[in-house]
Amino acid sequence: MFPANAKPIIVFDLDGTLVDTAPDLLDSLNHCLNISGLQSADPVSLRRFVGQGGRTMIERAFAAQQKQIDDVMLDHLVEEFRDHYAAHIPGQSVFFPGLIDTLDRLATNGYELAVCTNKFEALSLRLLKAMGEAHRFAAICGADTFAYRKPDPRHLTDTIMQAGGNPHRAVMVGDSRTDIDTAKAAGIPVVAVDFGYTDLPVHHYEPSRVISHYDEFTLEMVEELMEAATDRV
Ligand SMILES: O=C(O)COP(=O)(O)O
Ligand SMILES: [Mg+2]
Repeated sequence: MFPANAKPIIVFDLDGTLVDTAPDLLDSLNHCLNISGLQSADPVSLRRFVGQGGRTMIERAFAAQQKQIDDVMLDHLVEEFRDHYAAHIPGQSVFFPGLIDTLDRLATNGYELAVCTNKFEALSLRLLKAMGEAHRFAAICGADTFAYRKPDPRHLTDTIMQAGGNPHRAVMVGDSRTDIDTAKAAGIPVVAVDFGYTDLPVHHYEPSRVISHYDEFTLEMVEELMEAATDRV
């Protein structure tokens, strides 16, 4: 079912893992809140809203102000969010420190790279293209790429398949409970970054490893995680 001779693959989450998108997410969220007559959200509360895509982010922001939102209004605000976000790409977004060197190191050593994000696919592609790095990834799969999204493990396993990889030779990298739950449900080791967007510190969700900088994402660590996973199969 999976290519036996596939390259090992590292699958990255996007918001809060590859790219520090928080200021731009907050701007677009606040655009939606302000046109709805609500107060702006702040950077701290944003961390609790992000992780399950734009739609959930808007719902959570409304709930935080004890405001109801019906499906028609929500559909409309999701469109507003997408348009506003797309129009400002790449905004203030930057890659996290050390990431590009790490991606270079992984690619040079024969690893395939992919993105599995709950951001909309078109926005993810557009952002990574605007930042000049989309070509590095064999697959970029968003919240609307398949009929399911993280924490459904099929979002991750289908991303790996689309990239020509094998879930038995894969590691996930993420910043939130959603990523950790997804990888665990798929039986794939998960490295959590502690500089992303999460309600509780990531160690709370028991990832395989926690790193605080991409310099800690060593080939030795990846090989160890893959070997431990293979032993379990
Ligand atoms: O935009 C979100 O809510 C989450 O996006 P992520 O899956 O890339 O972290
Ligand atoms: Mg994230």
